Amino acid sequence: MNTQIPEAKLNDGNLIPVIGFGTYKLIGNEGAIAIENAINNGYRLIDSAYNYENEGTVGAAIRRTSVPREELRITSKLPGRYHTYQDALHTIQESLYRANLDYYDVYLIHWPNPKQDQYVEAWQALIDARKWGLIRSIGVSNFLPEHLNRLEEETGVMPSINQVELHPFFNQESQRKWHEKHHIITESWSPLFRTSNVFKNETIKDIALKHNKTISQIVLRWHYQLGAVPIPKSSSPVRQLENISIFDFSLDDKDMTTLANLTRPDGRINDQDPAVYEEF
Ligand SMILES: NC(=O)C1=CN([C@@H]2O[C@H](COP(=O)(O)OP(=O)(O)OC[C@H]3O[C@@H](n4cnc5c(N)ncnc54)[C@H](OP(=O)(O)O)[C@@H]3O)[C@@H](O)[C@H]2O)C=CC1
Ligand SMILES: O=C(O)C(=O)[C@@H](O)[C@H](O)C(=O)CO
Repeated sequence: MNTQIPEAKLNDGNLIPVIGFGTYKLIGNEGAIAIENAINNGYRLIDSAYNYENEGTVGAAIRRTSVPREELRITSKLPGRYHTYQDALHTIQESLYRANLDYYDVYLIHWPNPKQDQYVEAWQALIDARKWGLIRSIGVSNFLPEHLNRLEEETGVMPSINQVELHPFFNQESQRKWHEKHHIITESWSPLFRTSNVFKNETIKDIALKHNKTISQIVLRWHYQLGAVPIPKSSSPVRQLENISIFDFSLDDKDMTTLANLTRPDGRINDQDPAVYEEF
């Protein structure tokens, strides 16, 4: 099995693997074991968030593996309740203390919360934290083009990454095109649709049979060929390995179109539209 993971270059020159590991709901000792297994299975990009209450768990997993810190790309995210400049700086420091890290490779603003309207202030804090060495690359999550444009207009700095909901039932075609034009890497959250629906889909099953791959491998390869960086979560070492074993086959144009055509306007998992949804 070939699990060598290629890398993508961010607009700040830093590199990240083209597939990462999601950690939502992975907490405590069980979570640390799952994350340690993921690292030992070859994952190097690890996603977490202040709001997942698992930055400490991620830190424990890092300390348990023998993989050197500099080979890892650790991400966390700033919650909506800490968008003022001073709160954001304190939260970044708290995230570091919780994980027992000197720096995050990637730090994202978790949601724009447009009604609250403090995300530009939060962005300025991320820019300064990067200057001071607390963060290597800065980005956002769930930002729409209007929010991204405002960041650039008001600070002169465009994010390196935007992590958005992306799976075959919500393929984010226009948002991805916009990112490409502005040199932003798209990361896909809930790349496997989180629930079991994706694993029951007959169209994806047919493509999996054709390539002699699993449904999960077909969906994750689809993300890779779109140019997006998926961050699948799995508590199982077997499924973790299955999910990164996607670099020894290709989907053809027809497969890509068939998968993209599964998208529907109401395809979001929890109807979290960043234009109106606010998370604190
Ligand atoms: N920025 C944001 O707003 C958001 C970010 N995220 C991030 O994205 C990550 C991934 O999304 P998430 O919502 O966890 O959902 P995923 O789409 O990664 O799906 C995870 C589910 O799929 C199962 N699964 C994983 N691999 C396989 C497989 N090969 N075969 C069968 N089942 C499988 C897992 O079960 P099991 O564990 O038993 O294998 C789990 O139930 C999160 O963990 C988080 O880090 C998520 C939501 C929002
Ligand atoms: O998991 C995350 O990163 C979130 O932002 C949550 O909103 C998640 O999408 C969720 O559905 C919580 O119920």
